[in-house]
Amino acid sequence: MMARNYFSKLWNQHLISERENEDLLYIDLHLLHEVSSPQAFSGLEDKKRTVRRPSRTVGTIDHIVPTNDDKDIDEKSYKLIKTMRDNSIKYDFKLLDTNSYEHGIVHVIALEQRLVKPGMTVVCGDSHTCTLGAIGCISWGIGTSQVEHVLATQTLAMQKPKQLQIEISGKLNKHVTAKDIALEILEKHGSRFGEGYAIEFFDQTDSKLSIDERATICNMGIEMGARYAYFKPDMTTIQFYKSHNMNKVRDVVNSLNERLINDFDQKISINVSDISCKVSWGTNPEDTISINDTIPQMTLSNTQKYDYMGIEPDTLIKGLKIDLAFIGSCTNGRYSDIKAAAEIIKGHKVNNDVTAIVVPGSEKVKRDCENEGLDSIFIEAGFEWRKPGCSMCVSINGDMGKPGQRIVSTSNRNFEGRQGPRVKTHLASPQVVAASAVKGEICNPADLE
Ligand SMILES: CC(C)[C@H](C(=O)O)[C@@H](O)C(=O)O
Ligand code: SF4
Repeated sequence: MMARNYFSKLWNQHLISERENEDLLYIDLHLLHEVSSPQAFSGLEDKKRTVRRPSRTVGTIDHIVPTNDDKDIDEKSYKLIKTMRDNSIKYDFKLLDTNSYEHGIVHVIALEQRLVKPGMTVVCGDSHTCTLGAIGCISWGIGTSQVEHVLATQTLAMQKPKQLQIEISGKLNKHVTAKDIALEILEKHGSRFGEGYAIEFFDQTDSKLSIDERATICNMGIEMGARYAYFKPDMTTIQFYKSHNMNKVRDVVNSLNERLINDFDQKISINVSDISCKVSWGTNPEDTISINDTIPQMTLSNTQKYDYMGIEPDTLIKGLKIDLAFIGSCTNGRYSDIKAAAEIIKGHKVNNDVTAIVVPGSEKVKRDCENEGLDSIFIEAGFEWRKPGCSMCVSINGDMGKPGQRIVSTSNRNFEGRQGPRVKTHLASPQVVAASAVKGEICNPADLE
């Protein structure tokens, strides 16, 4: 039978039974982190159940981990870490612990360790699980009670989402990145247009986006309102599995792409040749403008944002003084992101008034960067070179700004208080963050040349 589109085909392949409003799906891979899993395990214990498929369950510890050596872990954080360790022993699933070479932010390591493959269903108690759709699996974030359900049954009942395709075409200008594509989509269409949809990104760009770039875009699918985001797998995807059972992946990809009719409820297209570097100005990722533009007019309902962010309408965003620069997170903490930032930083110094930190997305990213000497470039410029983790993306581990400080950040959320109480966040690409760290103010990388 011809499937409506890629997503529907995968959904149908994992369908166990249909209920009135929901479909019961088989879950191929369940990823766990220390913050969203403890209650689920307690629930399991209360009900005297066990983990149904330990071999399809993998845990990590990323949100709470310190990223510098000298920081004491408080008791509450230590308890979360210990609970994860104890559970991995008790229920016999693999834990990519902090001392492991495979440790890192859950969404970064799942791609890097090739834990995810095209055609899989993947869940995790984390909203940015959509990141993994970069390689053509369907992956989505779930709540704690759903984590418990998947632990116990390896299945989940879900309502099938509607289908939206975003065609991405053209050729990116110098210094313009995948992050800018995601921010551009958010600026144009807002942060709710994806609600109730799975987003298929259709890569029609001239040189094809890399898996890292696709991951950055899928990562922000949830900021667009969509629980699911993915790229249909193609040659780029197959190549990503070179030396990871590539021939098998090729066969899977070929069969998944067979007999699709590409029918969607809605279609949008974006030509990336026209876009420039972007920066967010407000407290929602959709509050985004091009770096050379002025901050938009106030409306009756958004005056609070100007107040919180300490900004004036009709003034340039470029030139706003910053206190902190953060390069990291599951949006932009991969090797290619850090390398791109290093290229901007090389030969420059971080402004005296700025604290700048790089937090690699994983241990492997950190080592790969160090093997190439990228750490020295950052350290010589005045950046702090940290250990991997979520860090200042969500500030659960205590890495945060001081009240009133302004951060330019490669992460994905600029909500009030996200990077510390009263801290002002501007989302941008690694290149923009690097250039801004040097200038001490929001800066276009082109202006450093
Ligand atoms: C702590 C976790 C549950 C949360 C999420 O679901 O996304 C975090 O990763 C985030 O980015 O806000
Ligand atoms: S890096 Fe940020 S967005 Fe990603 S999982 Fe961690 S806290 Fe969530």
